[in-house]
Amino acid sequence: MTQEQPILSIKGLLKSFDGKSVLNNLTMDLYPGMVVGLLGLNGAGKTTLMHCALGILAMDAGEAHILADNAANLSLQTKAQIGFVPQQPFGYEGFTVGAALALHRSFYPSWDLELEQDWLKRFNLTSKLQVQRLSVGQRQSLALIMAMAYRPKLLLLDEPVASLDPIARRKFMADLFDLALESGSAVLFSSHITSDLERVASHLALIKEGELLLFKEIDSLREEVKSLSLAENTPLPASLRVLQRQGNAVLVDNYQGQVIEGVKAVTSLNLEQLFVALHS
Ligand SMILES: Nc1ncnc2c1ncn2[C@@H]1O[C@H](COP(=O)(O)OP(=O)(O)OP(=O)(O)O)[C@@H](O)[C@H]1O
Repeated sequence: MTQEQPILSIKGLLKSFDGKSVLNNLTMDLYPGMVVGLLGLNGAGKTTLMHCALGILAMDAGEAHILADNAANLSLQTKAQIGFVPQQPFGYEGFTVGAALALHRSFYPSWDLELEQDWLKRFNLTSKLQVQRLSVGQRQSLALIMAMAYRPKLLLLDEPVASLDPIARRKFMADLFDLALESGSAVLFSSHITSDLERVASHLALIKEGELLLFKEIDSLREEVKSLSLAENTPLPASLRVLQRQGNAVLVDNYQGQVIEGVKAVTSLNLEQLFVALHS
């Protein structure tokens, strides 16, 4: 999957607000076909990360590149390759859905009309609906169509499905993955719905206390991140990375199935359990 040129490359990102560090030396590369689920507590810095990556927010240190451009100075050409759905989609009051899409479409030569129509049907949206009368979930659906129908190379979605009903959410998440693979795009989406993330993401990025604690393929995560129950004073092999320790319960990464003396139990965790364990 990995090709030589990342679509999004973030290096050493530092960002503070009012002297309080939010992101601390964060480095991450997204390659074509990667669908990265971004997880973190409320206020962990997920939105901040996306805004810095897009050049909407200035970084205190570090840099981000999208395709060949520095995020601080994106060319129009590169901007046309980016889709972004913010947490609170906005705009197009006074328009019908059809008119809003027509205007939006006019900016993007690569707009895929068939994809647009297909997604309108999937989300039960019709052209004649007034944008200001749409429900929150319907607005979110419209914002997603607007961000995706031109098949951008980089798609950043800040809690894109929080207001969608479970049926729309499932359809959207499944399509998101297919679209990324088909179009060779990279996707970074934040969500608190760990089951969605587990189902469709190729990678997990987990931010804790300003650091990218985990950035890992979902399949490797299932195999290599385990909770170990230890006997007193059990030393762990140096190859294991300790993520969290609570008495004799240790959460580790890089577990390779080895038998370790003094380890009484090895437990697998789903993503929600892992998230809770990491923050307890
Ligand atoms: N413009 C700003 N000025 C001051 N503080 C800010 C600003 N933007 C964000 N913050 C702070 O930075 C921290 C990270 O916020 P951010 O919105 O990135 O978190 P998040 O992970 O997206 O949270 P959530 O899951 O609740 O959406 C929070 O403590 C927030 O209060």
